[in-house]
Amino acid sequence: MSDILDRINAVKRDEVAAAKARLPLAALRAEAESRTEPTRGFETALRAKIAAGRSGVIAEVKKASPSKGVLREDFRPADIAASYERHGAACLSVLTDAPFFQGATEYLRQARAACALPVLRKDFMVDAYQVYEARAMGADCILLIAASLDDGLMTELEDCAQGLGLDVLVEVHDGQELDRALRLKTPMVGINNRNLKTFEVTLDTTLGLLKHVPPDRLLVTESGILGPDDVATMRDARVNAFLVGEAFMRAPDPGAALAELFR
Ligand SMILES: O=P(O)(O)OC[C@@H](O)[C@@H](O)c1c[nH]c2ccccc12
Repeated sequence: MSDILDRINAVKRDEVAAAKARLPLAALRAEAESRTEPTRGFETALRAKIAAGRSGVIAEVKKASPSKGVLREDFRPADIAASYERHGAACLSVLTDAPFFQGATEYLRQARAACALPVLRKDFMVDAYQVYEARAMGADCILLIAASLDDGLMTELEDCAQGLGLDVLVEVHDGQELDRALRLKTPMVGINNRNLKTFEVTLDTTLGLLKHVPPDRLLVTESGILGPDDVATMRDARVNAFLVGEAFMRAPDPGAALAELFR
């Protein structure tokens, strides 16, 4: 139990155990599988922006983070989502993790109901139960963090998600994790510029790994995109998909900040 990811995983396993005691897996699964409306295509939406010559921006709805504390006092997920959509976001990412990011499943529901964009459930997935939760709450995509999952679990969670019609974004931070991520079926690979163990951020993480990502994959650069220079650096390296949170959350109007950053 040394690093932060181990601690987070332990908290998440406790959360899942408590949730299962309230609503057993079989019941949740029935609820998830009874959702008849199709998911909104997450990968498709990202690729459509890129095909139109724009950046594919996954705009994040995040009240706080463990490294920075509260990012935004005036936090209304529906307003934020509507603004993101108006200003050209391809997709949303909504933090549902409460203990570390002050997120909530209700925030995801509110954000998704306020727009037509596909929504990623941003949380720390450690159990298939959470994948069924994601579908039941209306998410269109889940995040799998390679650093906190072994190969067997990562594959199980991916199969579960795809079986429910959810897209999968797999997140890596180094070459070894990337090799493991490339053995999954999902084409969406996120390279997190933030080291989740030290919170250190450098865009060199993406720049160093991108040559190892085959061209048929959809590479998403994640975290630490703060200004126009960062966007230019990524575009010069032919990275066209971005996951951005803090820079938008600190702005008075998050959508206007998106339009400005990706002009
Ligand atoms: O706020 P930033 O630096 O723009 O980063 C957004 C996103 O990449 C970050 O929130 C994130 C990336 N991977 C995660 C995993 C869990 C929680 C959060 C994250």
